[in-house]
Amino acid sequence: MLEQFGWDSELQQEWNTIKTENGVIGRLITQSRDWSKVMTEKGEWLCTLPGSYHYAPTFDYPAVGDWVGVEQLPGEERGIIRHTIKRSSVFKRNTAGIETKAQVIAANIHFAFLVMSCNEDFNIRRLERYLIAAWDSGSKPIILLTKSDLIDESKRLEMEIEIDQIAFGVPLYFVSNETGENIAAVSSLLQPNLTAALLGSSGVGKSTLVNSLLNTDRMKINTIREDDSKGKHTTTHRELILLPEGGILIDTPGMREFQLWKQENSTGLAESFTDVDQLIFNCRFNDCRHDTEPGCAVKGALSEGTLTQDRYNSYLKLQKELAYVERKENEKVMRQEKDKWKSISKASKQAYKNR
Ligand SMILES: Nc1nc2c(ncn2[C@@H]2O[C@H](COP(=O)(O)OP(=O)(O)OP(=O)(O)O)[C@@H](O)[C@H]2O)c(=O)[nH]1
Ligand SMILES: [Zn+2]
Repeated sequence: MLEQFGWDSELQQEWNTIKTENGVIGRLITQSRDWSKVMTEKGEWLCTLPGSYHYAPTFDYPAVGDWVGVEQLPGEERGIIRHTIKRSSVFKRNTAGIETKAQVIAANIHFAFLVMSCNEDFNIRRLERYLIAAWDSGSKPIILLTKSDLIDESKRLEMEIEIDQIAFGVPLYFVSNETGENIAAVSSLLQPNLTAALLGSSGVGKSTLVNSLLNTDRMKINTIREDDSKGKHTTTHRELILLPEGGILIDTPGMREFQLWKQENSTGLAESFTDVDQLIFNCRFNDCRHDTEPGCAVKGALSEGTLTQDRYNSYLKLQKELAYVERKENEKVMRQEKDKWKSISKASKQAYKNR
């Protein structure tokens, strides 16, 4: 049954190496603050993290799309999550706040559907941002421009050209839930066992698109009323949805702000800005700061107009943002190292005293 949710022999092999006697595997389909819904081989279970997790995490904090190892509570259709299986891809962002912190939006996805609406939400600079995160996630980006019924032919052409200049070779679909434009085309991308996540701002039409793809009223099928851990009734929707044709779709909550997270060995910036990257490569000096150096290809392209100042500014801004996250992460690691040594030295001093 889990094959429907994308389970395969590779995952099985991975699971075999960590599986415990009463461990059950499943895919995380809905998450709230206190619990997760996991589709296991024995059915859909409500799961929680071990109490010790919050001060001593031993595995990746599970997110929607993750494959998790669950320990069944004796005699109950509930469990404790004990493992997260290594992810094949992961789409992250930086939670906007004082502290830099990665938030996993979706795990184990093949396609990152970058959803933007054709009207007021359309913002090329934001799209650049999403593209970096998509390339870094290890999934394939696909741009969906929703509410295409709201724009005319000339506006459409204009947008197409604009996107073509920043998203080289990334497939682009104008879609409409009103006219049904390209719903079938998007649906046909979602072959059985492939997972896609809908990523974008609030209100761009993600949930309506899910309905169109399901070709039915999703709320009827997928809304589940249930008791949460405090016995209160809450209505939640499934975030990971099986489509009638066999594809798997993750609907993510609309993101108000989208700040980048820097993955290890991140190549997202270079992949999203191959134009700038190529220019930098062509500068005469390896350490060119693209300022006053002779033979600077970036400056050259800017003055010729083959690289727009907006695009270059955006590159610099995103580069700075990524560098900031990296610096904060390094500081955090250093602080943790220091704390570790502090507690070791304290413990050894104590041991010496107690001799
Ligand atoms: N004109 C037009 N309106 C649409 C289309 N698709 C969705 N809408 C409208 O856009 C609004 C937002 O749609 P939702 O599907 O709730 O948007 P969402 O992206 O899921 O929003 P969040 O749940 O906040 O992330 C609703 O009023 C929809 O009726 C479309 O193709 N054309
Ligand atoms: Zn240069």
